[in-house]
Amino acid sequence: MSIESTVPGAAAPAPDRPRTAERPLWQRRLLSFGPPIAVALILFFLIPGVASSYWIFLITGGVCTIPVMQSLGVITGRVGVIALCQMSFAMVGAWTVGWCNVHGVPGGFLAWTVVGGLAAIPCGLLIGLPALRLRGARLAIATFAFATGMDVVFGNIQFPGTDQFLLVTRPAMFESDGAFLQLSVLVVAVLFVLLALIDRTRLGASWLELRYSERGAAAHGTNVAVSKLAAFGIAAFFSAIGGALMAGQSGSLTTTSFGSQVSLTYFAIAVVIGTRQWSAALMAGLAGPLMPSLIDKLHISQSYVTVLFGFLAVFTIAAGKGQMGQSEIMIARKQAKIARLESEQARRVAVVTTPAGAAAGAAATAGGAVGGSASGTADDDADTTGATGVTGADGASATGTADRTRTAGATVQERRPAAARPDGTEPTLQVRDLSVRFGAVTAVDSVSFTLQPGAVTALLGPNGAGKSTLINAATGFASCTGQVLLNGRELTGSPHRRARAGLRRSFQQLRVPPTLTVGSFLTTAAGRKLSAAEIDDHLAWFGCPPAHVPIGTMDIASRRLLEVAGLAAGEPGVLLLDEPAAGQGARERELLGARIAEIPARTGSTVLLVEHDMDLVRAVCGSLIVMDFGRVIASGDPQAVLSDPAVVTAYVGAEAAVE
Ligand SMILES: Nc1ncnc2c1ncn2[C@@H]1O[C@H](COP(=O)(O)OP(=O)(O)OP(=O)(O)O)[C@@H](O)[C@H]1O
Repeated sequence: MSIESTVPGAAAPAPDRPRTAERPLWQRRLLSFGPPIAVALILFFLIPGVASSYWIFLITGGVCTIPVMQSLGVITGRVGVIALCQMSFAMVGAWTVGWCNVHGVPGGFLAWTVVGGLAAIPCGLLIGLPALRLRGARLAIATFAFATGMDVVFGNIQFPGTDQFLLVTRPAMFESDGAFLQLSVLVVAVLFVLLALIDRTRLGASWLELRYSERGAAAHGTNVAVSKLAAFGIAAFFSAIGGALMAGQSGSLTTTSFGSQVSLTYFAIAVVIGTRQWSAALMAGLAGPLMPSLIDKLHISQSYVTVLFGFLAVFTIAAGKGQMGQSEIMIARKQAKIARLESEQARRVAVVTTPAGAAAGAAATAGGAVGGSASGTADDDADTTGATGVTGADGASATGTADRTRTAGATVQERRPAAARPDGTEPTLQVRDLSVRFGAVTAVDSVSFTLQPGAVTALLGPNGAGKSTLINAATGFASCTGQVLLNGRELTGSPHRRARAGLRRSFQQLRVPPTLTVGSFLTTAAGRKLSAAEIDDHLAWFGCPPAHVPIGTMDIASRRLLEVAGLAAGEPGVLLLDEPAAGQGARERELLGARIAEIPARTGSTVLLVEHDMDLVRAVCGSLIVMDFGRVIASGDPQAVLSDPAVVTAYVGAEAAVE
């Protein structure tokens, strides 16, 4: 008896990938650079020439606030972290400029502004440290506590020069209010360019990935701690530049302009208007000082602005829109929903015909009941840190029957034709005596195997067999005992280190941030510099849309392809793919299977594929490893393994357990 599946349309032609209408490059450039340049020109030439001194003063205040909004655009808009202390950094910048002014530090106002920005970076890193451990409301409280602490500290330090009635000296060419507005516009324009350049780097892309999935980013080799700290440092720099400009505008300041309540109001404005896009940062910046003045003109108390934006921010967050629309909680909810839909669809796809095959299908369905979760409780967002201390609700089912036949130390023999890597080596992964425990549950029980170098091997097993947990443990996402060796060298430490060493993985749940473009995701996931030609080549190979297309416009099936394309583009030594075709239709599965089969030959990577679809497995994999109840029960040639009584029993047993 062997396990067979009847996925319809296996021989159907590959589907056409959806592509968005393409504009010529010059049109795209004009559309993205034209409007900000036009606004900058209006602010630079028109306003100083035609506006009254009152309006020039108000608009300059708005322009000086833009860097604070850009700072929120970095920390909240990009990384997705709530930060309620951005005006404290602005205060550091303003006070530094005041101090430099009083002490006659050489270089003048612009040099002092840069010094102010740099001085705020350590403060940003300081508040960033707790952010590595805290999330959501706790982090918000920590940042607000920092802001109120800074209120107290700076409340006791008068603005430098106040005693001597010494105002901050503006540069000679920009002494008048109109000219200072022009200087502020220039500085802010430079900051916009700087931010656009950062956005194009791996760091910028990693921020968007962090916001969507920290685990996904780590699996691509991003050092989550460094990336987050960099965001806090750079955000503090931007805010402080804003504060420095405010010092130049007013000449002398008080702490009330930078208090924690102002931080709170600006955060609310940022949530409502947004700050990640240049236009939103501009509008939010101008709204900060302009709205209170306009409301004042209507003889309404200015404090109502805070109340108004506070209410709007709450509604915006509740509606899942605006700056926090993709906050951690929202994303977690969306991911859970996608996972549910995908696992339901996967079960529908895994229809089987033969008695044993039917058992396999039933087992796949039953896994949810037996294992407690259809898509695996060791799922990607489950907190697997300190995994050994966690007790699964379903522990009894896993441990009670874990005495099945065990094939430890199995070495998969079958080879598929594959290309050697450029250096002539064929990378391999050795797992030795690996165990993972969740309290009383032994999810992975002394598993040992060696992957066939330069080939695609399937990792099979009913739901709850321990496949995802094994991958989590090997890639550093779950605590384990035993050894994992890549090319003979033991891998230890955090996920990003293992990823950089050449062990890459995908997750059952899709981890492709919709806010990135196709090209920036490919580069981020690859974890190495790719030339434009390489990017195009990889995208064409997987039938993905062109590099400039935003991922948010693509369907889920295309995103799945892109995810694997990105990992393959990294040419890792070993690639672990955890159900990459989950939730896809037959034609998409066939296309993905064909591409996965080509990976070893094109990139020299060794691939381990977790998959329930037997047609896909047969088409793609030269050898199999089958797990059940945390143990390897069979491995080797597909035909022999699928006919193995232990394998058949594993699936039939699962069916019996359901009945
Ligand atoms: N964080 C956790 N806490 C407690 N038990 C867990 C945890 N993660 C996984 N388990 C348990 O470990 C066992 C193995 O789960 P795992 O998700 O690795 O199986 P799987 O073979 O990947 O299943 P699927 O095919 O559904 O993805 C199951 O019994 C599961 O309930």
